[in-house]
Amino acid sequence: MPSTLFEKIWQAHCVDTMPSGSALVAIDRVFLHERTGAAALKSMAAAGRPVRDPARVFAVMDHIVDTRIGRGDGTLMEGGSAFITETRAAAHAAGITLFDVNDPDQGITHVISPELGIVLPGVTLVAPDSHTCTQGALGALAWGIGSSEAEHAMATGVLRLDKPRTMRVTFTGKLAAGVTAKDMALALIAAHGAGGGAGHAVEFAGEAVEALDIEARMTLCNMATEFSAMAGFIAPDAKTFAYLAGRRYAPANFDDPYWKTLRSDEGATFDTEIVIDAASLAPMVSWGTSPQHSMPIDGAVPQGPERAHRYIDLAPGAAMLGTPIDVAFIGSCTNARLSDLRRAAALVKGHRVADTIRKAMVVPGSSAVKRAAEAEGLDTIFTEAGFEWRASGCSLCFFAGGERFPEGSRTISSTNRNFEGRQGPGIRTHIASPETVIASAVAGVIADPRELARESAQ
Ligand SMILES: CC(C)[C@H](C(=O)O)[C@@H](O)C(=O)O
Ligand code: SF4
Repeated sequence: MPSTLFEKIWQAHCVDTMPSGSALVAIDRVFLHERTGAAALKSMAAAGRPVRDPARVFAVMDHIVDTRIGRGDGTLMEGGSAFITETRAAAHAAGITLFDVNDPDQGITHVISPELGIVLPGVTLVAPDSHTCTQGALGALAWGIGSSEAEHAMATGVLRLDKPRTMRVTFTGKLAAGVTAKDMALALIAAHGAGGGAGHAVEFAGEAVEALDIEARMTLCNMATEFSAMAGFIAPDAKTFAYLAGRRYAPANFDDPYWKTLRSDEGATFDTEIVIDAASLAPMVSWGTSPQHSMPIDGAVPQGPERAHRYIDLAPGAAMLGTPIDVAFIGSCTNARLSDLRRAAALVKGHRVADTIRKAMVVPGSSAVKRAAEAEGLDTIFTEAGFEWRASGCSLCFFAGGERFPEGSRTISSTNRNFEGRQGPGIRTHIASPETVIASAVAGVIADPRELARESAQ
């Protein structure tokens, strides 16, 4: 019987099925970060439970680290240093691999795991972090868990899990110029709701998905959790194998026929199917306080919940274009990889951030991305345009990064969440692609990246 990619990975990892229907699933890799990792490691140590196989467990400092260049263990967030020092001590005691604050391999969990070849096609990988689904872009089953589940996985090598339903989201056709993987994700969530993927393992497929490079596939899978999916993933193909070749933890070659079996068979059926015409998509921007409050950038704000309109201070029917912004941020596990920075730099070259912008910053997704960007001179392009160039970390993606702006400030942000207070008390967040962040930073108001690209081309 034809089976889906999900079913193949599940079957290969299912150790036992319990009478309740729950399964015990073998876990190949666990990734921790300082915000939630220390708690799991400390609790295991207190209970006298060792990490079963330390070679499969990795930790990194990303959430709270200071992203100003020349950092140490100090943090912009008050009291943040303890997360760093405790994670360090616990990681050393447990014998796991730690990428510390100033390690050359440091970076945001979901950026460095693919970069180092830790996540691989067909593996199961968990982390106490909801955006672990990003890593499904390599053809893995990767999902976010709670801290106590992380302890369970580290102590036993398995997790108990209810089998999710399967969904395929097919993007047909080709994206128009200026429309990106971020826009695909926001369009899906706007159309089907922030709860649309609940209870499902979601495979992204179709011509427009196959056309994405691996980093853009990560952007799409990153947002699966904003769709409430357990996981999002894409069948590995020649691009995936080429991306992973030569990475430190990856196997020497992907010629083994096994790798080629990691795709949904012709005729495999899914519990739910969604089809979206990629060619019809425009650059998207969020107008409200949930990723489902997203709209084509050149449209009018739709009618939504009263509270969202009040928080964001935009009335139904208002034009999104031209809305003044205070802060522009390019960063996060969604959109701060080298390809994101290259596209952003190409667009900003020869322009300057508007005088009315209080702060504009670019925070590379990893220290390796930072070095590679600097080798190409992207940092100079950004700083000449008026952006601050930072060290890697989560930074302004969420408030614990410690950046502070006055209440009511409006940000245009290449991140994935626009909840009330996500970037600080009273901050109004608009999520969009890096291209849209650049166009808006240059204009000082929310602006269409296609216009800036046209102007630059003239
Ligand atoms: C702090 C962490 C647990 C959290 C998550 O789970 O995703 C953070 O990364 C986020 O993006 O909100
Ligand atoms: S960059 Fe943002 S979304 Fe990603 S792990 Fe860090 S806080 Fe979470």
